[in-house]
Amino acid sequence: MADKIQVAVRVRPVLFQKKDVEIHWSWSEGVVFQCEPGTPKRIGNPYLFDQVFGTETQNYQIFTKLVQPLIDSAMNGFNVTVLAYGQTASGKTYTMMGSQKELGIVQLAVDRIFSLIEQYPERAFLLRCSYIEIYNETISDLLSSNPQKLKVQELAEGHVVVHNLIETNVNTPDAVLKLMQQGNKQRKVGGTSMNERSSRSHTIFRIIVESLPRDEADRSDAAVIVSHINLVDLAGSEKASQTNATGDRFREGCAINTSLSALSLVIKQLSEGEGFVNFRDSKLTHILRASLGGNARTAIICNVTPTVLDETSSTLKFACSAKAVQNQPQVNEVLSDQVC
Ligand SMILES: Nc1ncnc2c1ncn2[C@@H]1O[C@H](COP(=O)(O)OP(=O)(O)OP(=O)(O)O)[C@@H](O)[C@H]1O
Repeated sequence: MADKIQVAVRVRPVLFQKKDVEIHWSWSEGVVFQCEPGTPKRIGNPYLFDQVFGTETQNYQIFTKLVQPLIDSAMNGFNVTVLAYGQTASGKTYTMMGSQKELGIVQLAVDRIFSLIEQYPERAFLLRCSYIEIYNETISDLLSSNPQKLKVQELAEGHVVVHNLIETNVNTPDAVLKLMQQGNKQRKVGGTSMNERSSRSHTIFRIIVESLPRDEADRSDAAVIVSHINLVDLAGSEKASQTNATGDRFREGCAINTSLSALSLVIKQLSEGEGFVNFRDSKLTHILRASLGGNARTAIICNVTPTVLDETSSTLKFACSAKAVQNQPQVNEVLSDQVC
């Protein structure tokens, strides 16, 4: 089954209204366009998307419209990936992790998974979580108390594993959220002049859902459906001239920009139907290989800041390429004695 990557744009509110702040972008349903600063006059061609979420939008609205249908399909055996993309301080972590005021996509997804489990009493479920961090092109385990450098390997075309990653069984929403919070404490975060809590790494919070009919639970040949839900909070692209980064912050910024360029290249190659795709150019694209043009249903939330011209323009161009990428999701079913 071919399934296009779903792409949504989320426009972050202007946080501190300064007199000299210029708004460069305007938006309405499904459309974003550049405008003459301070006026509604359009410049250039509009960018069209599946969904455009304006500055008033709350996380639960994005969840309901874009993410919930994917989570529902994960319960039927489809792999799902939700990715937050955008320049530094555009609102990716706010979208995925939420704030004190509102829940983020991760928690909303977890709540939905557990409410769906209650709706299928005839099936037995097993849930496991892992939490991957990619920092300066090194993969580590945010659930480990002694994180080591982990290796990624492609076992078969498109089937990529991270070796020695901890997968923790969970059976309540609270248990999942505690794990996530435990991992978040270890995540590399640092202050820049664009964002006082800037994520310096990419993270993939993964929930693996396995289920089988309860009355077949003891059989070795029972059909088990298995799906991977990847909730990805990327680090944001940044210009050293804007973040004033030096030393470690500067080096992190370079690694972030390099891996995001690799992601853009992969998206471009997939959208143009190129035969060879450079998945192995970065750990991020290697790990996410199945989510990009492969066996997964994928949504990308492209976060933008309306007061920024160049980076918003490049995020929108990335988003346009991503819209053209076709995935090939399929139900993942294995026999119970083959579950690993
Ligand atoms: N929709 C929103 N409503 C209110 N505040 C927001 C919203 N989106 C982002 N913010 C605020 O903007 C600031 C930057 O957001 P956030 O840290 O999520 O950006 P980011 O894209 O994850 O940045 P980085 O790539 O540097 O980690 C934070 O103070 C956050 O609370």
